[in-house]
Amino acid sequence: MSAAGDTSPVRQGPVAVRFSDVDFSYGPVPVLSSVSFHVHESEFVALVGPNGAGKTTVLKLLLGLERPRSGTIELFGRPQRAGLPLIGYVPQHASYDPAFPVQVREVVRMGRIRPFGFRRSREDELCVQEALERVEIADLADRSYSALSGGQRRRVLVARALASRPKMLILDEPTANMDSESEERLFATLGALKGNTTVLIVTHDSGFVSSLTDVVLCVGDRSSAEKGRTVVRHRTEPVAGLPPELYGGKAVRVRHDENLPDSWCCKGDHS
Ligand SMILES: Nc1ncnc2c1ncn2[C@@H]1O[C@H](COP(=O)(O)OP(=O)(O)OP(=O)(O)O)[C@@H](O)[C@H]1O
Repeated sequence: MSAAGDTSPVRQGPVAVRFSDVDFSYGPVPVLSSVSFHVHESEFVALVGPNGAGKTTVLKLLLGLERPRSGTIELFGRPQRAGLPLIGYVPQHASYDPAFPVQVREVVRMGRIRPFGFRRSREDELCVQEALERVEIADLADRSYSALSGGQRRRVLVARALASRPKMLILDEPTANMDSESEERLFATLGALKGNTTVLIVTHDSGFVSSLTDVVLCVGDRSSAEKGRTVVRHRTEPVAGLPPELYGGKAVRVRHDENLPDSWCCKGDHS
């Protein structure tokens, strides 16, 4: 991933996501202005920034849930809509009706549903089983989804996203409210995808950012001078003032000369 004009030597594969000069506002409230970045196929990218900076908004735009006021978004070299079937999405929250009994396997099967003429095939069942095993929840397959803990449900949603065998997995704060053991298991699952599947993850977890990511994309604090612009960093050069825990002590490069505040990627700062 890099911003337009970036000179970083970090380069891999074709481009999976390209934002070009994207502006977005909710009504009169501007959230993103002139956001340009791209993510290469197979990269593992963390999207960080303070609360309210616009991280979830970037994901909503990417998933076509919101439309940019101006600018363009491409997925895998195609217009956004055409690229959407290649993406698996793990939302921050998933609403469900506890009165409606649905088994874990059924939830994961939803990842195989296609817009028109869905008929369950043998391949669908193989993909569902593969996803359950990948996330290590095969033993929960026949349990009621509503009877699971929050951390277990989050893992089911990861399996649902993987069931479509996506080229790209997008996760919005997947470890929020997880205990450390569930967190570690999820990290192991995501680590196993690294290099094969493009991953874009919104996270406030600095340990996660430093352990797995190739690239960090920072969305600026709207109250700061950066105001909604992205700052793209690659692990190529040291930057004075950047907290080492943010990038695992490895060198990074910041495009716009900002020193990022420590709070941008701290686990405890997400209220
Ligand atoms: N549906 C909406 N209508 C109006 N304003 C919204 C809406 N959704 C988000 N916002 C505002 O847009 C800004 C960006 O929100 P967004 O959820 O993208 O931030 P975020 O970086 O994901 O925050 P967090 O880390 O708290 O999840 C915030 O100021 C938020 O209040």
